Amino acid sequence: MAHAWGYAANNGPDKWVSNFPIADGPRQSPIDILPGGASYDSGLKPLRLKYDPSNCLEILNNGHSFQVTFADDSDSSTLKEGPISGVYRLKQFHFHWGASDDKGSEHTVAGTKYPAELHLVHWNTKYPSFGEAASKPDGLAVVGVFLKIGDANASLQKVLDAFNDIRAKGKQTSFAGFDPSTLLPGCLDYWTYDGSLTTPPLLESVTWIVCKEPISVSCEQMAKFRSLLFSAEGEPECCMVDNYRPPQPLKGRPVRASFQ
Ligand SMILES: Cc1cc(C)[n+](CCc2c[nH]cn2)c(C)c1
Ligand SMILES: [Zn+2]
Repeated sequence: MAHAWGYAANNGPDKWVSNFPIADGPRQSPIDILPGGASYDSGLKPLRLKYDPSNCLEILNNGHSFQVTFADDSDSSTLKEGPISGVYRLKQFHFHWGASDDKGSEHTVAGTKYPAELHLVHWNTKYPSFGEAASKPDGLAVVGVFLKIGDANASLQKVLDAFNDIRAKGKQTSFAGFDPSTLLPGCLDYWTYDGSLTTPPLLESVTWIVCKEPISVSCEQMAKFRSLLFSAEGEPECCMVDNYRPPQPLKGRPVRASFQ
């Protein structure tokens, strides 16, 4: 692929395998979660999430999504317990969304697509850095949260209010004092399975933790997501929409549920 990967017909998910053969690997993400096919595991602990808003640094448009990045030089924003062992530090969160409200999530639930999906990316502190951890089978833990059309989400609005400064690819701006736990659903019941990054390099290093309960987002807020651009300043404008990979083959992997 002469040009970089993206989500268009000429460089999208169906084309990634040519530069990233792991795209056809044994533990690719996302997946379609079949609640009837998940097995309740009473050994799974509740998620233990502790986030310090003072670790929140900046918000940036990376040309594939936007992400909010956190200082990860201490254990002040961490994920513990749940299906993982040890301490994982929050590195960033970002979203995937559609061009319309009938699609946009990466994981699906019995074929149901949500208009968007939040990913909170954490790395295992048994490794020296995020970059090191990203290449290890137990290196990353991503908490996925579905967004469902409903009332406007006041916490999400704080993130959307920063969009005017990051409309184009490569733009970033400081973003301080945001508490990502305000984006979590009230109930933290989850499904978990072994998977991968959902964008190139598609590394098979992610313990996925997908929350059963969605958070709300209004139609107007979804329109704001779609006001971002894949393109950089000075390039022909290309709306940032449909930045999701479709579900991949389960290939015999177990999916466990933390709830009955
Ligand atoms: C080293 C590394 C590289 C990339 C593109 N990502 C983002 C890929 C991604 C987005 N949503 C799920 N996986 C992560 C999390 C780590
Ligand atoms: Zn993601």
